[in-house]
Amino acid sequence: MRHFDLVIIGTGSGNSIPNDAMAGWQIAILEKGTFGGTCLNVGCIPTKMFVHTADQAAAPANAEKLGVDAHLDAVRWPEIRDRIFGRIDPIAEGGRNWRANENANVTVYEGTAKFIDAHTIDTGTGETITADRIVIAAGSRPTTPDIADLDTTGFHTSDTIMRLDELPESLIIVGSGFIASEFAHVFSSFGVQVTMIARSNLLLRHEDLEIAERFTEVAKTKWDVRLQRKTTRAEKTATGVRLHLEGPDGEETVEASQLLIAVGRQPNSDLLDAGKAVELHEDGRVKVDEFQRTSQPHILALGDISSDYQLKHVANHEAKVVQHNLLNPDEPIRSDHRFVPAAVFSSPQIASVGLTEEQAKARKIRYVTSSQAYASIAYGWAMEDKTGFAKLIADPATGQLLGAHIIGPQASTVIQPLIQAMSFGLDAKSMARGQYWIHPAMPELVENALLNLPLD
Ligand SMILES: Cc1cc2nc3c(=O)[nH]c(=O)nc-3n(C[C@H](O)[C@H](O)[C@H](O)COP(=O)(O)OP(=O)(O)OC[C@H]3O[C@@H](n4cnc5c(N)ncnc54)[C@H](O)[C@@H]3O)c2cc1C
Ligand SMILES: NC(=O)c1ccc[n+]([C@@H]2O[C@H](COP(=O)([O-])OP(=O)(O)OC[C@H]3O[C@@H](n4cnc5c(N)ncnc54)[C@H](O)[C@@H]3O)[C@@H](O)[C@H]2O)c1
Repeated sequence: MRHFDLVIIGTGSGNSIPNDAMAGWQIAILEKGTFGGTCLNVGCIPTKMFVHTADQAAAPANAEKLGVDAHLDAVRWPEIRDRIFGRIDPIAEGGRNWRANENANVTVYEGTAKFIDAHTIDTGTGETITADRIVIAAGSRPTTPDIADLDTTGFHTSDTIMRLDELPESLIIVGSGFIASEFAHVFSSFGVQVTMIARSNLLLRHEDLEIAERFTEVAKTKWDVRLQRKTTRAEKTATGVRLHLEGPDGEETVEASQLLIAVGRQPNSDLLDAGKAVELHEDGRVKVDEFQRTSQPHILALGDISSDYQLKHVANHEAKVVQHNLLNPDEPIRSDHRFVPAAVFSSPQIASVGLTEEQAKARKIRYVTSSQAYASIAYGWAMEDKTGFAKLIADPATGQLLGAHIIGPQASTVIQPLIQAMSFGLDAKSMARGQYWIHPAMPELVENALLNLPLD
């Protein structure tokens, strides 16, 4: 049985761990799917390439209010799809070949790995290996909801919807979170009739309430949004799929050519029999401490399989911590999860960091808030934006920001100085007054929101 100094399970953020300082280690990398993991192949990168394309396709419709009559002539789906994957697929293949053929100290096993015990792993390739140290970086996968006959419909998840042969006429999306909101924007901008099915009375209900309410309001003007619906049954039809729903007005059905299920992602710990080696949370995530150590000191974990956050920048941060702690076991560093930002690349965009107002209330924290509409800053006038705003939450005693939430154009970029201020402890007043703000640029939204905070 071959023995390794280090085994890494999963080639998403886990693949960034081996570096020159580990050149003397024998390392095994285990991957059951495509090299590069979720973000590269079926996550952040292709979705944002689709979102950018969708933003272009949606531009003519938004130009009318500016006095520009433009028209979207056509969307060449196969070309859009093939541009995106024509770029991504070779990167995945190149990454695989580099590790498999050009890293002298790395052995790649392509199979579904399973723990036999805390030091022994069945690689799923017919070979069982042992290791001194192990990194679990096996990610998560789409959850399938309990809907009768769903499996007869040929439904899609985010893993498959981006590679459709042709653009559907209509699409039902079950779910109301990140993935549902981003794909609703993508497909509706390409001319597809989108129906969104949500269980609760709001889309993106984990956002600050005012942000989720505004997003839901705008979404209803673009998509057929069905709130407070339970999907009881699914069936395949001659032209696509039909869902049976129960809602506030009783039973109803919806039909479309394609169905996308986007109701969350579950950790891959079950595929790995991770419970045979380490302790798990009830939801299946691997338990880790602030040093990314599992219940077994020689096993570390990172990313979606163990994190409170299913975000690539978090998985990457945790991978850096794991890399350091493998190389410096006597001087380990902690992961920093104080101010984890996130953005929803829909239309409008949303970005957030820190506490929502509801969380501040629930924690009985003293806070003040301010709000600033894009419509009241010069660049907002230029864009004729009527729905976007920034909301800040701050500690009235210290002026430190507790949370920042933006809905509107370029929210994911506009929020960055607020993330920086929170991370480095810059108070709101100093931030607003201690620097120039380029006029008349979009960050004036942030400047004015800061100045609006009722602080002494
Ligand atoms: C549609 C979509 C869009 C997203 N957009 C964003 C975004 O814009 N920004 C953002 O921050 N995050 C985004 N995310 C989330 C982000 O992709 C994940 O948080 C991140 O990729 C997690 O990285 P990871 O390394 O933990 O896992 P992964 O990248 O999933 O890597 C895990 C790897 O382990 C492999 N594996 C699993 N089990 C086994 C096994 N038993 N044996 C061997 N190999 C195994 C898998 O095949 C996979 O390749 C998005 C996710 C999705 C689905
Ligand atoms: N831009 C980004 O950073 C980005 C983009 C996509 C995905 N992601 C990550 O991937 C994760 C998974 O995305 P997601 O959209 O699948 O999950 P999500 O957690 O964002 O949203 C899932 C939604 O589905 C709802 N839901 C659950 N069961 C349901 C059911 N049976 N019927 C109807 N609705 C149901 C939930 O209430 C929730 O609102 C996200 O949490 C996020 O961390 C990030």
